[in-house]
Amino acid sequence: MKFPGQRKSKHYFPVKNRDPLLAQLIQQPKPTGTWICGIDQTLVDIEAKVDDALLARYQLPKGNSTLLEETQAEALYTELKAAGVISGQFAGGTIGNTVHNYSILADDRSVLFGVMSRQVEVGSYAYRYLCDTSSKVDLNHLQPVNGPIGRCFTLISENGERTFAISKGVMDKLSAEYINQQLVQGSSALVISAYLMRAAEGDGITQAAMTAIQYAKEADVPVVLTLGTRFLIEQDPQFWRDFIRDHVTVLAMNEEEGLALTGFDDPLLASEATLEWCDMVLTTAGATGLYTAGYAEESEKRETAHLLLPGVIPEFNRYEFSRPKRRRDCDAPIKVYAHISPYMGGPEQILNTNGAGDGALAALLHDLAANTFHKTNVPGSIKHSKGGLCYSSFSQICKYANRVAYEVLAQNSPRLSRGLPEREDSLEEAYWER
Ligand SMILES: Nc1ncnc2c1ncn2[C@@H]1O[C@H](COP(=O)(O)OP(=O)(O)OP(=O)(O)O)[C@@H](O)[C@H]1O
Ligand SMILES: Nc1nc2c(ncn2[C@@H]2O[C@H](CO)[C@@H](O)[C@H]2O)c(=O)[nH]1
Repeated sequence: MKFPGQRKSKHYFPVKNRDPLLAQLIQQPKPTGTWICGIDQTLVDIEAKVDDALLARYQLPKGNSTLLEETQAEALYTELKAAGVISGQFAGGTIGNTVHNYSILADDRSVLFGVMSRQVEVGSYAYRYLCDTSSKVDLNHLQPVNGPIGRCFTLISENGERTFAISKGVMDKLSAEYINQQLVQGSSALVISAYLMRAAEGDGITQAAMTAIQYAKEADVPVVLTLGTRFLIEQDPQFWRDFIRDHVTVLAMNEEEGLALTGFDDPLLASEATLEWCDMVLTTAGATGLYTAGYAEESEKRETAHLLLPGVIPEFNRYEFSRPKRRRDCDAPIKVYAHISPYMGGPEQILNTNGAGDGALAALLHDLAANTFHKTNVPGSIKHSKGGLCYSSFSQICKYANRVAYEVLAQNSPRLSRGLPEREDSLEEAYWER
């Protein structure tokens, strides 16, 4: 504990720094702000340990995210409450988690579009949501609605696998007028999830997402899509392939979603297949770690200093030190892949993996935004003379995403409560010194 009186007097008088009079002589350019935008269904996660019999009774396929009727949702809540198995209630939603984690990592602004109950009572789910969201997430553009936000029963099985059951409340009532065109068009990325496309007839969130995508495309802002759950993709893989080809710059998925989308269960082959439709992909593969894949310019490719890895594409990581670029910006595009095994082998104990993928995506978004920040503030840098989607190489993005996923797993909640340490012995010093 530090006491105010114990500070040395010199701490109160560093008045020569940024002297208001001297500042007029030395005009420093003010760094321009950077932000990302996300759209989500406003949801609170209600986490509970359950057995398979409960999942069967409520007809909840393991691993899926199923929409519940209101009566079923109430029955489930009452049952979980009576059994005393609710272990926590946190703000959730796959994009809500991602933009929150981005803001924590970047210590910078993100903008969330979604709905919020017009009247928020202390202790309500809406209140919980607002309390658990980083103050760097700009919530000023949420649409006020009459009714409760959504609840996401996050049911954890014995083996740690999570199954979601959604009581949607008014979470899908977002209307397109609440998407701020200027904010989307000035952002470093627009991040959306596949869940936004499954709203019922008459609910506006799908149209709101399509409007935001349109704004982003007009301004050449990268559109980042995360697939959510394999069940959604399995229903109509061709719809999703077309959707990605028409709208998406960067795709995030896990290996099961990759299989549903491409037909390949090998994450490397699934990643390669998606590059026919988008510019970059982040494929997480649970205990096997994660992959990044995308394009680089043939003449700018950089060979790895790491061991060349075996796989269905032999020595696939050869050029992982290259920086990702959009395919259309390459004269001679080559496909580049990188992989990393779980940071430190993963935490000693994983209670559940909820949100690890969202964490990894937040790290990738941070790198995307760092690129726009650097390009805007240091336009003369040779880094930007030939364009580029991200600030770092495929390999560095893998490391960063992996480290963030570890942090989410270690703290047992989908939202980071603090940023990463500035330095850590287990990472190369060079990375932090750059
Ligand atoms: N069992 C594990 N051991 C070690 N690391 C793991 C384990 N499970 C996940 N991870 C780490 O977390 C990352 C993301 O995990 P996973 O592939 O399960 O994401 P996901 O299915 O998209 O998760 P979610 O949808 O809940 O956000 C992995 O790439 C890996 O780095
Ligand atoms: N937006 C949205 N998020 C979901 C849905 N189902 C599960 N999730 C979220 O997915 C997160 C983990 O990736 C959890 O925190 C859940 O809140 C859904 O239907 N829509």
